[in-house]
Amino acid sequence: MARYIMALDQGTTSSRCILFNEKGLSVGVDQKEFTQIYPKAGWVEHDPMEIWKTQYEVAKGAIERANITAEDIAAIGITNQRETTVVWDKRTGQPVYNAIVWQCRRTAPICDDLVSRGFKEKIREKTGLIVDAYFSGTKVKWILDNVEGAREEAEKGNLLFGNIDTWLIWNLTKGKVHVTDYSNASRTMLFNIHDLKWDEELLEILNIPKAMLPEVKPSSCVYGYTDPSLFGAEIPIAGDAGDQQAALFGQTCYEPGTAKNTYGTGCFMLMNTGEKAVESKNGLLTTIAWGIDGKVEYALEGSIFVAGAAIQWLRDELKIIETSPESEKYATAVEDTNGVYVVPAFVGLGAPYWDQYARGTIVGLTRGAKKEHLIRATLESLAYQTYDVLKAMEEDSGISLKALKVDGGACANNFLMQFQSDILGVQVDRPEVIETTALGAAYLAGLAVGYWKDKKEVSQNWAVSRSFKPGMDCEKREELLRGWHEAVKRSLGWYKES
Ligand SMILES: Nc1ncnc2c1ncn2[C@@H]1O[C@H](COP(=O)(O)OP(=O)(O)O)[C@@H](O)[C@H]1O
Ligand SMILES: O=P(O)(O)OC[C@H](O)CO
Repeated sequence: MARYIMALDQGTTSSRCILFNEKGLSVGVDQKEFTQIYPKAGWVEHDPMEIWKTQYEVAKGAIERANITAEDIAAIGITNQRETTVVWDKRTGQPVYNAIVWQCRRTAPICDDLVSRGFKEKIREKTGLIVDAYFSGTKVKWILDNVEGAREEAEKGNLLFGNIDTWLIWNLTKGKVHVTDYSNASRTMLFNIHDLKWDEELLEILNIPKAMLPEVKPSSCVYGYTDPSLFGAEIPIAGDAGDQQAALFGQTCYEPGTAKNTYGTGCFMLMNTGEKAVESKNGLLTTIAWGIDGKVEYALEGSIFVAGAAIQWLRDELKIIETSPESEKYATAVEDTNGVYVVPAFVGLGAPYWDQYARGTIVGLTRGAKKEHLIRATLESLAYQTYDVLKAMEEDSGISLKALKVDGGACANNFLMQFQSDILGVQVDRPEVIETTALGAAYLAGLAVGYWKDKKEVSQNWAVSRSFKPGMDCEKREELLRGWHEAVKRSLGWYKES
């Protein structure tokens, strides 16, 4: 009897594989960072072949580290950076262009055009999304319009589109399966989240041939089997969800009103709204959480584009820290930021501002500003951005959170978590397993093949490791937030104005 579930977690900066046992604990893990390609200011690309290669290598690496064989794996769950767009030739399996990453701003003018043609409300109603370069639809259009011969081949039916989940499943099955799940489809700006179909009208508006699109299925079902040449056995691929929805699932937020916040490259807060697609009045997205047990459930989402990526910026571009965890040591070496605010709007601002033209801004510098202040201000910016999103969510849902479940790489930072709790005035709960994205994908796969019985059984695996309680007085909090909102104002529209 197979004993483990494999989760393939294809994130924005690294490909990861984790093998889980029935308690939801990791028994083997492997991870590889891959190349970030920045061809122009505001453009971000990945090499789809490198993504596949690193993902395959870490899958083999995790099997080796856990000292098991493919026969010991009951199923594979896939979870992925969402929206990132790959178009490939189905005859050769070769991408026609690099993957255009969710953070890429190149299609902002296409979005402006959609808004000026009056499609904003229609798109919002059908897809739950705000017109923004973030989503896949305009990225597919850009590839068809700009890569020589691509539109012609797409019209002949030779090209396929997929987000990273679809691309991985295609490669894992050696070109046999072209599929996605409801949660990923809901991020394309091409999918009607109410009637659960690719939307003919939106496809026409963006001039995208329907034949390119994958079949859309629930998030927990058998999509196909790995080609035996890859791992030496056919393993069922049985779970698929966008990484933020997978984290919501891994945090066992199954009841309407429960929420989580993931601190990875970006930061994403999702609240389960059950079978109801709640429309936001405060700049949040309405998205599909997952399809499981014969129904689809929805979530409200606050998407913050740059979170952990700002810490990587301190490390890789400014070179003022050597590792991301080191940021904590510098942040706690000073009492405050000395009046410095960092707004990491490197790729514009997402929720709740939705400004494609905002850019990174540092304000409040004085002669006494030290690198420690800058590092602390960068970490604090993650918490402030989360504050803005939580307020929007509370207004939209009418629910005041008692505690916020957190996960993702940067939630390991104790300074950040304490500051987060202080700024929100809400308890922050960090679970024992912070790899909840991978865990959620594993749960979805395991449930599909009967490895776990039901959601109730997996819920028992969730346990808190540390709670952070708010300790800041209200006046101080208000003062800090006032400064933050002034700083945000100064970042808005910068790219257009300059
Ligand atoms: N201790 C830490 N303090 C602050 N940021 C951290 C810490 N550890 C990791 N990070 C940040 O978290 C991110 C990695 O988290 P992860 O969940 O793996 O992201 P992703 O899935 O988006 O690749 C990186 O951007 C990194 O800078
Ligand atoms: O790579 P992550 O984990 O920051 O997630 C990226 C999101 O899916 C983008 O929508």
